[in-house]
Amino acid sequence: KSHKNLPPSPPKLPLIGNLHQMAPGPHRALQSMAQTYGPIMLLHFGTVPVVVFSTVEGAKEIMKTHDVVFSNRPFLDIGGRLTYDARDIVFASSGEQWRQMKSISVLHLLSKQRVQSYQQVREDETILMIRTIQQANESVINLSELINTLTNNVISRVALGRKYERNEVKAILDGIVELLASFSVGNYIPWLGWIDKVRGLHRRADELAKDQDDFVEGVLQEHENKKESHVERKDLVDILLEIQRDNSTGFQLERYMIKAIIMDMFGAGTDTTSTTLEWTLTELLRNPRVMKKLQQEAQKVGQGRSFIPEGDIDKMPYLKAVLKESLRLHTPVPLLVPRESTKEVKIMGYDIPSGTQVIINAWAIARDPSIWDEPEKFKPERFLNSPIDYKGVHYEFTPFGAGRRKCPGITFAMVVNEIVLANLVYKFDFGLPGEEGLDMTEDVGFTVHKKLPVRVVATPCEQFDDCKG
Ligand code: HEM
Repeated sequence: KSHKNLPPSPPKLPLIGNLHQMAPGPHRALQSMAQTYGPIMLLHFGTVPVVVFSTVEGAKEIMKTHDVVFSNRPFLDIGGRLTYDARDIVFASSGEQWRQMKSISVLHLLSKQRVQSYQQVREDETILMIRTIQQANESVINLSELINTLTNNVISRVALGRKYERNEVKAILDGIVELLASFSVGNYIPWLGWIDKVRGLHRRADELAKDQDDFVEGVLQEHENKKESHVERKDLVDILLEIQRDNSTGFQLERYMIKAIIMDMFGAGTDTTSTTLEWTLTELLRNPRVMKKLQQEAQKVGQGRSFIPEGDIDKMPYLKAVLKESLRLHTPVPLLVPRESTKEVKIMGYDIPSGTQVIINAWAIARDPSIWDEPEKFKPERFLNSPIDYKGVHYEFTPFGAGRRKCPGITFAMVVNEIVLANLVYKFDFGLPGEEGLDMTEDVGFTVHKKLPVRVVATPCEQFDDCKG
């Protein structure tokens, strides 16, 4: 028994703690538990104590007031095996190495100027996708798959310099996503970690880590062997190798670190971006009024040209509001990435011991009726003439996190989302095939996807009066 004032806890079962209460998906389950136990709860995932925050005040305490204390990550066994023992950026604990690697990603790889320099890549890939849709000739298309291929291709060309024919990266990524979504007993009941071994989880993770390493090693060698004169535009691997060679940051960037950073870009950047577009299009199909208003904005800006270029996106405030509303209602990573306290602190009257895992239910906060008017409705208008954005200073809306651990890929992700969405609604009108309804079921994993892909019939816009604005 301690004399600490710990947050309220729901009853738990021996051994598994509260894990059995996580259906139908942890973000939804935790939201409804918070209605009974309050905005700060102490849960037990197996034997691991986890404090869950579900209000804007709590989010601000963790990601602003006590950001330094909570900028550590817990070690997750499977995630660690896939990221050079958690020595990447996403899963790394908050030491000097993480700080240096994060700073390289923010200043050299994902800065605004760097992201801008890849405009052509995004435009090319968007045009390619439009052509594929046109060629389908109004037959049913799987839009989810097309979008996922596009985001994968964009990151591939930006990070590695080219697309890979046999789509090796995608096979590896699919394996990683599947593995991260599978439940690891060892993460929560450490002394039962052997169960993961018996289930073959360790073997699969180690095999995948090897495939991943072989693949990135091949990419690095290809870059080291290429003739400088053939370099059209520097990709992220070129930049990282240059930083390593010149030691320009004063930090010894090891080879495995370059590999870990590159795989983070894929792991953290592909699925999250395509999920955003998937839900956005789903909401547009469910809300014809919003779709029409967005198409009218696109027609006004496009002015009959064959494509809306990136330079014109700033003339589309409604498009930006639609994407924000989609990130609010369908926060792609609803519980952000878990953090861990590095010393004991008092938050909102409760003691949070050192080494406690912390989860912020950003999804629940973004649907809190005390903050948002009609929170369950898809109303992009709420973001028009509002200063609220996703850059990590408005704690009621943090789809990319905030503070030191904030996502460094915000600009990268949003310019892809914007150019793709603008041109999809500019070029096509979308309808559901035949008798198929719109399914909203979520598939819960690290990111929350649609369980079923978005299948639509795309009619070229010229044939629709509404589309002409
Ligand atoms: C819509 C797309 C995206 C969403 C919703 C998203 C969301 C997030 C979230 C919630 C976190 C954790 C933040 C926290 O702990 O407070 C994160 C971290 C991260 N994201 Fe993103 N992300 C997206 C796109 C990207 C892209 C495109 C990249 C890179 C190309 C990227 C790279 C990273 C990295 C490296 C981290 C780890 C940061 C750290 O631990 O210090 N993300 N992201």
